[in-house]
Amino acid sequence: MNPVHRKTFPENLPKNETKFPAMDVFICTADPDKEPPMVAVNTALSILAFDYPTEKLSVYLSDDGGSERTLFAFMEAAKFAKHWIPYCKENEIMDRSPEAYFTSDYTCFPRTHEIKVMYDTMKAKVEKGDNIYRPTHVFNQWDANFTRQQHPTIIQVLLDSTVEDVLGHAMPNLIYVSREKRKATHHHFKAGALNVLLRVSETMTNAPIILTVDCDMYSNHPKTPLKALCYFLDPSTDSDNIAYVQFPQIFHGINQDDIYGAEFKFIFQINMTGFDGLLGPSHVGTGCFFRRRVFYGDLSSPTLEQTRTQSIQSNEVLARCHEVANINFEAQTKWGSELGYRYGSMLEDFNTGYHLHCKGWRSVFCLPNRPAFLGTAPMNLHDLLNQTQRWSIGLLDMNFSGYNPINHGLKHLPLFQAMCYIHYISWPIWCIPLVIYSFLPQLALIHSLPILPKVSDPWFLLYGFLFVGAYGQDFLEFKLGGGTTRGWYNNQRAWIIRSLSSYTFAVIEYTFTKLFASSAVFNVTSKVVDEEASTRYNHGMMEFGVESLFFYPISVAALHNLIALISGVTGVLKHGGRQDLFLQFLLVSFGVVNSWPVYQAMVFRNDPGKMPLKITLTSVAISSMLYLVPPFAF
Ligand SMILES: O=c1ccn([C@@H]2O[C@H](COP(=O)(O)OP(=O)(O)O[C@H]3O[C@H](CO)[C@@H](O)[C@H](O)[C@H]3O)[C@@H](O)[C@H]2O)c(=O)[nH]1
Ligand SMILES: [Mn+2]
Repeated sequence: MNPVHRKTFPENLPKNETKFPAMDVFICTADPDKEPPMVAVNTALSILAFDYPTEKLSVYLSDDGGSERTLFAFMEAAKFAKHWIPYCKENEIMDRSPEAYFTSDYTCFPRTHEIKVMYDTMKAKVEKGDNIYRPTHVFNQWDANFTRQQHPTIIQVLLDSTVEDVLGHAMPNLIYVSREKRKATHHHFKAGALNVLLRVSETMTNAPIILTVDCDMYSNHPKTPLKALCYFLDPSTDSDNIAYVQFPQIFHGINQDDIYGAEFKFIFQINMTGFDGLLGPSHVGTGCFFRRRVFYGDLSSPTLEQTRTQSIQSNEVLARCHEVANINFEAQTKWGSELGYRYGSMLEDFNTGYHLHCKGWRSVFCLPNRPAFLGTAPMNLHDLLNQTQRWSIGLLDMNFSGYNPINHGLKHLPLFQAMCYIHYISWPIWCIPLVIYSFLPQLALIHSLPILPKVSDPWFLLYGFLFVGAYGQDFLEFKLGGGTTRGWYNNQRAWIIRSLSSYTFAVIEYTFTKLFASSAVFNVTSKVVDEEASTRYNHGMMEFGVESLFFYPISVAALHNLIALISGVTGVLKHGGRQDLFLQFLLVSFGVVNSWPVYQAMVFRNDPGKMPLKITLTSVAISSMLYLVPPFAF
């Protein structure tokens, strides 16, 4: 009801840059295969080259993959940064991720060619991942007992203020951290990684402002930190209780009209402006500037001053860092419950933002015209469904926690803000009505049984109003948010697809994990681009290809709707039109139109992305069985 659109004026910030607060940046990576080290390197470089006083900037990389390839890549990146940072600043480059820059229409400056050769050489060296380049004194930490799930802490300072770039300016800090892992101890996924970084950075640089980004979310605008400062330093508003400034997740490489609705325009952009008229936007994990002190207790906790007397390379500092990155450090502490990122939900970002709002903090949404950060979205259907299944499990975790937005939220939040959170945690539960609407009216139509009101019935008006109202509002908001009509159509279809598959499986998996006390896994989304699949994606084709469990309910529902439509039409031809079946016809036709890419993938396609034969045959069998369900089963 009160969407807020903000604008910043960084030119009004104090001219004296030495007055700016220090900034610690946290980059998370977790798997060198799904998140190629060069992706993280580009993100780090784009951030190291921020238009921000370098002596105040520190970049921490958390490597949950515990990968020597990633460390090696970052050692190379540290060397390249000495050329890249001054090059960007001197020439006022906007794309400070070298990969993004060199694949764009870049202008040539005196050193451009030289820098490009340097970048390409580094990239080739990193991607080759050859052992010969590795200095043994660092890499002997990867001994025979080292595995991703079980290894000691590794902390490596790759750049500090004693290092100079090629023009003689001080470099920002760059620190590699791979926290200790033990198989028997829960490491709390990304939340655990961020909490380790909070403590390591507190020991080393203790900057009052923290930026968190995922490894694929590179900076697309060098002045973004200044925009965030506009809110934190604004003397004209009550800026002291701003916990975080959230920038939207925006993606590069999404195909025309976004066939999977992977942009999540409502979550990341449209709804955020609505949230901003209340207490502020939810937290979406990346592209977010925090005040450090929000992680250390309540609103009244004192501002942590940055005290940096010792070199971050000193033995004392490093020893303390190892101590706080130790797996047992958090035992019997409030980390994860009252301190740092909150544990207990796979959706640590949303959950943590929610807790901060409940504590009385506010947040701000910043949507500049040129996206501040750009990342990768899942580019095939299986990955997308996997991702949204994980999110849904995270929401269910919140639903069934003692901090549920209904009982806890309504007490601690303004009514509308609580309602927004309730709206989100209900996401996975949408699978129940959606499954019913995809199967039941169809089943009834097969037997010419009316179960929805007929056109002359006053209830018909209610159904019509709800359908047109909900879809109409959705459409209007999507268009006003800058979306296309096709994009909106794909978005609503993606919602149905998710409801039938990832939400449904999330509810099932969540129930199982609770019944059998097992724990869910965090399936990291792949950031690798498969050339062939990406050509199909760019042509707007839906990618099936793999025998994913997710595809069964989708293809069964598609066939079931088609069979219902055909048998309904046959019935009309035989016995004449029936007014009381009109709504069912409408619904089923809508289902069939939405299922078009599924039929295509089953019948008309012959590329590797087509529906696997096993799934097609099984779905034909299941939908034929549904067709044969006798009417008295109702
Ligand atoms: O044990 C883990 C698992 C993941 N990650 C990192 O978490 C980030 C997000 O993982 P990704 O696979 O990209 O998940 P997405 O679903 O794309 O991410 C969204 O959803 C996540 C919550 O599920 C949030 O953490 C993210 O910020 C948000 O972008 C990545 O940088 C990973 O490296 C870790 O550091 N440790
Ligand atoms: Mn991601």
